[in-house]
Amino acid sequence: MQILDMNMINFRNLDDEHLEFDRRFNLFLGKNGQGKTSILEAIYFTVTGKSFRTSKNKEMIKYGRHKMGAFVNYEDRIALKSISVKVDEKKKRYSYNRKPIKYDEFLGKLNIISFIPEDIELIIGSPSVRRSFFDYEIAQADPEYYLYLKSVSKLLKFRNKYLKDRNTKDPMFEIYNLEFIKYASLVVKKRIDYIKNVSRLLSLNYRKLFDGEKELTLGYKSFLGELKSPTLEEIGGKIRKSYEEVRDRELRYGYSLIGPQRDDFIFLLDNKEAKSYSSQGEKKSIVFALKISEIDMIIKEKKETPIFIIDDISSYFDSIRKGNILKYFQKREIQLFISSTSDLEIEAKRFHIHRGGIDG
Ligand SMILES: Nc1ncnc2c1ncn2[C@@H]1O[C@H](COP(=O)(O)OP(=O)(O)OP(=O)(O)O)[C@@H](O)[C@H]1O
Repeated sequence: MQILDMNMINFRNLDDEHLEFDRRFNLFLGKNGQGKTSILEAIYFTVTGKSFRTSKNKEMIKYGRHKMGAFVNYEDRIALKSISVKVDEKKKRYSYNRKPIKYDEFLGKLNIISFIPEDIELIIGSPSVRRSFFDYEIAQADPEYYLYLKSVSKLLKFRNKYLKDRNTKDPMFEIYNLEFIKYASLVVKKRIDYIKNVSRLLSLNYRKLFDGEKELTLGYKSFLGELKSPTLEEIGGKIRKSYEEVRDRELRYGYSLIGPQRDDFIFLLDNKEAKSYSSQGEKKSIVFALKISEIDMIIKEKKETPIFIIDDISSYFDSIRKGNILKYFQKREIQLFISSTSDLEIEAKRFHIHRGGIDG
């Protein structure tokens, strides 16, 4: 997949622009605070409907304005297509080939992977950071997963309401419970399969790009404990059993104590938890290797090459790691959007950013 051009209006500090991109490398150059991250964010936002640095839409709207929007033309294996996202203070609107669509349909139309300095949170942050990341990544390759997640979160709310009201004798509670177990099992199964596949790639990519000596693995810390390769039925059985075990405690506390909303994921470098034992440089490299592995996961599932974004490569990686990363992309047919405070030794379309103005 390749983004051919983009129009944006009222996006952060950026001037309203029409930008035409290179099918391979696009480099955004500028001093700090000029708008490099904002342009990458605008691209990411148009493709995903989300920002990679805020969950508040309002923050992306230019100061003093009430609406913003961006539109891209892109090409996949099949045809030339377009998508857009518009935001006002209340609502987000999505379109595909100029027709309005819902988020469920918009998700995964175009695939993108971003790497930004804040991604280190995937290692050092709370489980919810990792859950959101993997949930999004699984869903962009497999939209069914997003529907399962939506059902789990809706049923969890119902379940919690009954527990809070101490109303678990109501027959509806059992009905919600059974539905919850069904969708929770589907989510757990998809997570197991996804993590198994991505872990294999992660280990290979880490060795290839950063350190041939060390073994990197990714594990899934399910709320159900150790899981090898269970069937859907076995997962359902385990969840039912776990609920029986916590039934009295759940009633006492008044909310759900177990479920996929409690899952976590763990990175191990040479069998030691990266969060506690790895160096800063290793943590950054682990995250980067993970993002690279996402590329192959998307190619496998969607038969399309995703777009890749790297923010602030110069201040984040030393020259050896930076060189390895650029070499990696030179060898692959991937459209790359990259920002840097200093020029890089790559053949690319260069955009110079100064106070929100883009010259390219
Ligand atoms: N909603 C907004 N409206 C207008 N300007 C904004 C908005 N949000 C942020 N800004 C400003 O946009 C400017 C550009 O920020 P951005 O993070 O894109 O810079 P950058 O070039 O990536 O800098 P750095 O290299 O320091 O990360 C900042 O000065 C910021 O204060």
